[in-house]
Amino acid sequence: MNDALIISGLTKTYKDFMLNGVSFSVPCGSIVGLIGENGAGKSTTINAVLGLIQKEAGSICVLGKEQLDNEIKEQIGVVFDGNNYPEIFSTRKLNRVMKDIYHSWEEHTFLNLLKKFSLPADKPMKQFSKGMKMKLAIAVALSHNSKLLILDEATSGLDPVIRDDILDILLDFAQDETHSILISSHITTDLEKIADYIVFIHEGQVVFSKPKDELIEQYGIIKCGAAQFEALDKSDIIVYRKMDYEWQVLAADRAAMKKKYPKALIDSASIDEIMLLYIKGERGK
Ligand SMILES: Nc1ncnc2c1ncn2[C@@H]1O[C@H](COP(=O)(O)OP(=O)(O)OP(=O)(O)O)[C@@H](O)[C@H]1O
Repeated sequence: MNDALIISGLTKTYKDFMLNGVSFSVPCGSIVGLIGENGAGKSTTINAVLGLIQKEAGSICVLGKEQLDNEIKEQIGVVFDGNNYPEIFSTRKLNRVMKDIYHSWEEHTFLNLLKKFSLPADKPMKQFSKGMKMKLAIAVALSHNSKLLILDEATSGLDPVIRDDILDILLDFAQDETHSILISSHITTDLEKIADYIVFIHEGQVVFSKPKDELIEQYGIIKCGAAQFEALDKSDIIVYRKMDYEWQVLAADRAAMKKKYPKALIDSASIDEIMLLYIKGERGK
């Protein structure tokens, strides 16, 4: 199996929104970051993968199977923004409950993770901070023989220190070639740190699905005035945006652009900048 998740032509229609033929995959051993503005369709995609909503068309193959049977479900670790375990439960009680829910529950792993994350055994969860709750949800997701972790906006609202701890945990998990992660996030700097691939969804469609290194190391933004913009070979432009006195132009090959336009100011592009240019800019020829 080369891919932990293959989504092909996924389509779902709501009254005011259509997820339109979404296709991308999560290669085994990789971390794929799903980005896009609010309402782009990230959660709808994830919910379809998890079988929480009915798709209208397309196929979803999770860990080699199109049918989400119990064996496959056990191998998916899910972390949402607000994972809701009963607030009166302690982690000790949660451990007992999870033992009944998951055949593959690994008590030893869970207890070790609680220790690693400094989570108390006896406190009710209502006394946990948001960061503690998130770490607990990740501990649960990592304690039932998960092969694919799916995180939907799981790190939003967490401070940089806890987020960094969580990114380390995710990187550690993905070291194993049989483990893979799909993570949606608005914190693109986190994805710049850990993702191998970036999938960008805009208005229900995949704009691109690319290796992160290609975006960060090869893409470039040319910042120029009107005359310089006019002189650019339009086939070099992916998207461009006219600001007050400046044109911002996204190009796929920064090094080639530097050779072709030696006088131009060409910077590397962050994922945020690339996303903004695609959303607010106009397409090149
Ligand atoms: N059950 C539903 N009924 C009707 N419309 C829905 C439903 N669920 C989602 N939508 C709509 O589908 C669109 C995509 O929502 P979705 O939650 O997938 O976006 P998202 O990319 O995850 O956004 P965010 O970053 O804000 O979480 C939105 O316009 C939303 O209002």
